[in-house]
Amino acid sequence: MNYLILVRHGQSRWNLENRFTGWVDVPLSEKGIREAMDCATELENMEIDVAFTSKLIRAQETLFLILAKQKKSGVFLHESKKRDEWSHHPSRFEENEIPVFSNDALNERFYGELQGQNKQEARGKFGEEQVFIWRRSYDIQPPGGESLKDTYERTIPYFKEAIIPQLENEKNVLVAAHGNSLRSVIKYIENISDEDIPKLELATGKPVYYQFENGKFTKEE
Ligand SMILES: O=C(O)[C@@H](CO)OP(=O)(O)O
Repeated sequence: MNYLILVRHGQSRWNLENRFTGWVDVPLSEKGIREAMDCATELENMEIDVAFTSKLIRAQETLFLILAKQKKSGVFLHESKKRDEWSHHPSRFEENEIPVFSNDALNERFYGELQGQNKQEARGKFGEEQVFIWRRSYDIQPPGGESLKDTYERTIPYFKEAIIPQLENEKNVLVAAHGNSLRSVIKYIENISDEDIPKLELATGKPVYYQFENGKFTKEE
């Protein structure tokens, strides 16, 4: 039996400022660094074999803080053959190294015109209900951005193609990503309905664990 661990990045500077972030590449805040380090302490004794992350620095910083606590280095394996040839020979891993795959399929949802706007100011401008619909409905897109369904439709094919095979190979897998890409993954794993998904919130830097056995996920509290 092996594990899938999902971690939303620690608080980012724009989480702190309560701004819609989406694909804007802001780093962790000081509190976010602490949250990632606390998460690293919680995961210290977990044997992680392979990690996945997005193309955004807040998720990558969180991942590398977790690995650092285990005295491990993550080695990026690049999807493009050319870059892979130039950057690394995957057959040569040292004992303290694990492979890391970074893919924009795991990025935060694209928040379109809302990116950079303060969430409270947006509520004042567009109304509480409209902002909630943009943030948490399943299939309604914010202006110029992705709905959760759009995010799901790019995240889940990657989850099935790249992450599940690692689990089937009995690897312990860590995914350090974002609120909405991980809500998509949890919706898929737990078969959460479109009606119930608005209620699912993920805290920053708090791991969610699943056991994986015979193709089935069991959540560990
Ligand atoms: O701003 C964002 O990119 C996300 C996550 O921080 O916000 P929300 O939780 O409102 O979807």
